[in-house]
Amino acid sequence: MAIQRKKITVVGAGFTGATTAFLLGQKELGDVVLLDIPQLENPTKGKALDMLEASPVQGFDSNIIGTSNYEDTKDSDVVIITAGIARKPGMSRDDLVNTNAGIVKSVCENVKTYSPNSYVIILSNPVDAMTYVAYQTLGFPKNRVIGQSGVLDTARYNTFIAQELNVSVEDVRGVVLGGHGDDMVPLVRYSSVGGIPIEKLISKERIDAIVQRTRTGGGEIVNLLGNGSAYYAPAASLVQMTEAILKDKKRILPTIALLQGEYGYDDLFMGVLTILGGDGIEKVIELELTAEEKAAMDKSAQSVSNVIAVVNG
Ligand SMILES: NC(=O)C1=CN([C@@H]2O[C@H](COP(=O)(O)OP(=O)(O)OC[C@H]3O[C@@H](n4cnc5c(N)ncnc54)[C@H](O)[C@@H]3O)[C@@H](O)[C@H]2O)C=CC1
Ligand SMILES: O=C([O-])CC(=O)C(=O)O
Repeated sequence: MAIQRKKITVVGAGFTGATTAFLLGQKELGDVVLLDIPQLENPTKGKALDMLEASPVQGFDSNIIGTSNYEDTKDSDVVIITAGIARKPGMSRDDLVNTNAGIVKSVCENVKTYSPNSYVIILSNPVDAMTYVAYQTLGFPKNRVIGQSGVLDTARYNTFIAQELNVSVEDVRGVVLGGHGDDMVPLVRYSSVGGIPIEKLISKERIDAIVQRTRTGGGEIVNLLGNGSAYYAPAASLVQMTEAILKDKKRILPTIALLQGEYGYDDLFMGVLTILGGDGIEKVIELELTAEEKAAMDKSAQSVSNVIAVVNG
């Protein structure tokens, strides 16, 4: 039988979804189906066609189509969910919970019907709780329901560390765990540059400032944009996760995973280090934490639980 290209569906053709679709195409990770609501079918088709018409110039052979019909997404290998509303200045991610829970639920009902064997990556905010909603609705095993927060939060942290030291971002290895909110947990003790712990290179005062800027990194962009939230770095993060799965890379990446006893949490979705490969979340890596680090994780876990409680109404 001929080898077939992989199929990737991106639900939500707004800022993050469209940017993700274009990056996926450029990387030739598979053929891309970009889906939005029926009222936006023509603009969605237009965006996809515009991307496809860049392919001869950029030299990629992925097909990219736009649609509002889930038939076109049938048997996707990976489904990325970016559908939902984004926050504006003055709002927290948690303010989106009621609207986006309904949207993510309806999207997942379709994903379950049309791509029952897919690996599903959720971006919609508040993303820890939306990953829980997706898991409940899909009924898929936990390794196939994956939330995106940590790759982005770590990318921000690594950017600020590289800027501070004036070194290549490629040599920075930060670790950020916890929920995707302002009490996320950058783990300074596990963060290094070229193998050197950052605590040996940067003063405590400057590290504290970098940690704080990382925690509010999403809000910094929201305030600058004025009418929406970040999309280039979030899209790049989704693409890295998709690549880890489709190429079975077994990357060690922070993802939102279902915790069942790890770090002492039961049935909670939150950001932790995982091995991401051909079978989705293949393993949750449990780091040894100091009492102070664990207290920070507990605080973040409590915030996530509070939002999940709203979903459970
Ligand atoms: N987890 C993370 O790290 C990040 C999460 N986000 C979140 O991702 C979501 C999307 O952000 P943007 O793309 O900037 O927003 P956007 O407003 O540009 O795009 C969202 C799209 O979803 C579509 N949509 C709404 N309901 C739908 C449905 N039932 N089926 C299909 N499509 C539907 C809308 O029509 C719109 O085109 C937001 O909730 C945002 O907060 C954004 C960046 C990072
Ligand atoms: O800040 C937001 O609302 C979008 C997001 O999650 C991020 O950029 O980290």
